[in-house]
Order: sequence, then structure tokens, then C-alpha cells
Amino acid sequence: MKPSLPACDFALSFRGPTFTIVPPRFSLTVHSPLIHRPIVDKDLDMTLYRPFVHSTRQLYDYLLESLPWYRVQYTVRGMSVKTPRYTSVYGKDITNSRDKLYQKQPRPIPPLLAALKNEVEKVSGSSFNFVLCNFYADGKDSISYHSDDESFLGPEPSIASMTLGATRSFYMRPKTDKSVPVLKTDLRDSDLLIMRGKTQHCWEHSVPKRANAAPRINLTFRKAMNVKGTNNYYRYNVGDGPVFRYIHGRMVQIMSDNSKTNEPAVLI
Ligand SMILES: O=C(O)CCC(=O)C(=O)O
Ligand SMILES: [Fe+2]
Repeated sequence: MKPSLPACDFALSFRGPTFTIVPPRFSLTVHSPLIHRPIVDKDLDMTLYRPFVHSTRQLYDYLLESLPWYRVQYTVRGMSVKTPRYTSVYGKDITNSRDKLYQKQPRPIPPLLAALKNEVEKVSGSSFNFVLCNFYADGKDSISYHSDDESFLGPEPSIASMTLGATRSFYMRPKTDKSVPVLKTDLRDSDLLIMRGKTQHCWEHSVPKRANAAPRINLTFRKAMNVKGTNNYYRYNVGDGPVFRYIHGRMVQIMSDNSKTNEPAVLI
């Protein structure tokens, strides 16, 4: 499969200080996956495509350096929660409602992510309207056991997850039957994992912490069915805190997205 090349020479613009990053010119080539491995267990329906995409180094560098990243903190039942990874999110639910219904202005999916979404839609046969991006800077960054089973995703959501960069363990366990051993998979650079059917309803997944791990980007593609989904995704993946950019090999905290002032960028 050799799709036409997406336009990668574009500038992404976001609020806050502007950076001009000259994107590399490269081709996004998705090829017939060498491994197309259905992993089927009780109420588990996953397919791993390995490798899914070429030019992963350029994709990784470009996404890391061009997207704004957030380290979201929020409060649940009076408890302060710090998200242990960087996140960024793009998209809007299918209702395509008027802007004033959204707590935060939804962001259009940038062209490179839209091109990837298009390729993922072709192999999965599902359509998506959100791309959630995770950046795990090191082994201390993680995602704890959860299911992507919110009602705003519909009854049997398909979730597609792409890995760029370092390999990390991906654990799955059934929600109820604790006697079933944890299903352990390594997700590697260029992997595409598609979960569908009852998987989110019956199983939980996680990327556990590690003593040592190189940086990794994960992109998840989803379909939100209502305004609540859009509000949820921006609340937990952008939040109200500072914005970070990856500049010259390190994460730099710059002024808040919400800031009305024109303060200079602050290094952390
Ligand atoms: O990083 C991963 O592989 C998993 C991410 C994930 O589960 C999520 O964002 O919901
Ligand atoms: Fe998840």
C-alpha cells in the first residue's frame, strides 16, 4: 500500500509564543504490515500491525518538536491528580456543535496527524474524530490501568494506538476475573494496536512505570459521539496549566495557553 504523500511542509500554529519549525520533508509510507496478529481472548479483540509506518524517526521528531504539550493537573473529589506524562489533543465530536457549547475551543487535527488518521482508518475500517497524543519522557511516565469505555465513545468503541520511539510494556487485565494472568505485550516503534468490540468494556490496559525507559510518543485515535466527549478530552489532555515545547532536546515550559500577557518564555 503506497498512499499519496500528505503535505508535511506546513506550519502548525497555536496560541502562545510562536515558534517557527521547519518541518522535514519526508514521505509518510504505510505498508502492508509484516505482522497482522489478531490477539483474541475472552471478550478481547485486538490486532497488532507491526510495523505500520515508515519514517518513524522523522515522525517522532516532528511531532515532539511541533506540538504543544501539557502536563495536566486536576482535582477529583477534592484530590489533586498529576498526569504522569505529557499530553496533547486534537479533534471534535460528531455533533460538530456551535463553539459556545464547548468549554475549550476544539482544535482541528493538524495535517500530519490527519494523514496518519486516514491511514489508520483504512486498515481498521473504523472512523475517528480525535487524536490523543501522549509523550512518555522516561520510565517514570506512565498510564495506570483504565478502560477507554466512557459513554461518549459509544457501546463498543474502536481505539487505535500507534507507538513512535521507545518500546514500552503494555499490560491488559480483565476487569472482573482476577484469576486471569495479566496479558503482557511490548509495544514497539511503528506498532499499531487496534482494540475493538467488547475489549474496553471487559478489559483494562496500562503502560507501567519502568526504572529506565527512553522517550516514547503514543497516538490514540478515537471517535467521540457528543459534546461531553470533546469537553472531557480537552479538560484532561490540555487543562488550564502551562504549555510545554520540546526545544533543543528538552522540554521547556512556556507561558500558559490562557495567559493574556505577553510574557517571555520561561525556562524550567
Ligand atoms: O501509551 C499507550 O500505549 C496507551 C495510551 C492509552 O491507553 C490512552 O491514552 O488511553
Ligand atoms: Fe487507554
